[in-house]
Amino acid sequence: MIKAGIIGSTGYAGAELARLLLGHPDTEIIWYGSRSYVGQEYASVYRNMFRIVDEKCLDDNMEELAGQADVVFTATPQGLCASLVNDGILSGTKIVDLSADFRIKNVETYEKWYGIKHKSPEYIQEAVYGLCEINREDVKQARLVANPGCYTTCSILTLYPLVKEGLLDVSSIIIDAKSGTSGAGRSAKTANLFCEVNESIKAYSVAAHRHTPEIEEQLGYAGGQPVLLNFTPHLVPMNRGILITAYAKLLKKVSYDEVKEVYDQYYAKEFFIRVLPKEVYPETRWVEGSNFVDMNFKIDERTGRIIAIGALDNLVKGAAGQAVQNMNLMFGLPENTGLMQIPMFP
Ligand SMILES: NC(=O)C1=CN([C@@H]2O[C@H](COP(=O)(O)OP(=O)(O)OC[C@H]3O[C@@H](n4cnc5c(N)ncnc54)[C@H](OP(=O)(O)O)[C@@H]3O)[C@@H](O)[C@H]2O)C=CC1
Ligand SMILES: CC(=O)N[C@@H](CCC(=O)OP(=O)(O)O)C(=O)O
Repeated sequence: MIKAGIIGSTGYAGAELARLLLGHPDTEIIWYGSRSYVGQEYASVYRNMFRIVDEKCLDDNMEELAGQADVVFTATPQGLCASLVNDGILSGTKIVDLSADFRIKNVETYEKWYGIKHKSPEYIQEAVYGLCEINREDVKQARLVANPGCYTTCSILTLYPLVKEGLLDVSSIIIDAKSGTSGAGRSAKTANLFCEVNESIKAYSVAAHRHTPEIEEQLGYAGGQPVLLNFTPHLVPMNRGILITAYAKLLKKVSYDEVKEVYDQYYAKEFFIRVLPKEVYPETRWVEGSNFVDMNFKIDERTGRIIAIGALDNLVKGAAGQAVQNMNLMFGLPENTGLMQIPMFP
């Protein structure tokens, strides 16, 4: 059995990790980490765990945890994992960090967009960007994985084949994204109260969202040239789900069949990526609770643009599911172990 510890188990991403790991045949959770609920029963924080989890929350003592766990998930705010990691810890355990601390390779870019000083830049190069479908072989060897987040996973995977095959003018990409409110985490914020969110949709962090440089960096690697794009997130009144609609100029005239072949070349064998039938477009409800990413595209002959659309569950493929997928790769397990949840509906 893989012994797993979760630092930040009382947040939304941590709670989803607990749910997935409890159903995983090869894992045992040995540490429900918390900052505010130390000593309290985990099931008193999340009542869905009543008679499923008997353990109490423990503190975020990474040193002690690293001596006991085979893998530690850090589902904590930006900056925390970077402040905890060191050689001793990494020689004792593997880390999957759900925050952004090790996702961006350029430390100045991280510090500028996140507004915090990076506490352990020496591990940035070593960290593997855990987008499993793209970096699978590197993840298998990693001891520190930077688990990509919800908007970025959806945006990068949806556009990756098009950028990789040089089909797009990469200076023309616009990504319009929507997220359910669980994407903002569990801690109390006025902007996330029911009356502030319900019956309304709003754009936020316009031309300033911290996921912009991450998407640009990863698509830049795919295309072999710098990518500069617009990314506009919107908050929508639903619990879970990310939907991205991306627009870009095509560099040459291509048909539906040609583009579909490109997507198939990359994703036909990917268990978690579902390229939908022609003219069927992703909906968040068809991926909810699962680790699937649904996507599709349409060529707009009139404007010479392609419109690519992707959807995933922000807490599963956008966070905890992808973290478990990474863990499976790091421990030599089949990638979909414990991740066979069928999307729930309604
Ligand atoms: N929500 C989402 O859809 C996604 C989240 N992520 C990432 O996952 C991470 C967690 O996000 P999310 O679950 O939404 O956030 P939440 O606000 O819901 O949870 C944060 C968690 O971190 C713990 N925590 C907060 N501050 C500290 C601290 N100083 N020391 C130790 N633990 C602390 C909290 O503990 P306590 O409750 O005990 O105070 C809580 O368990 C973030 O980095 C986020 O970017 C990534 C992809 C998607
Ligand atoms: C709706 C909402 O507020 N979403 C969060 C992003 C989700 C998240 O936690 O970010 P990471 O993917 O970087 O981990 C935001 O926009 O900041």
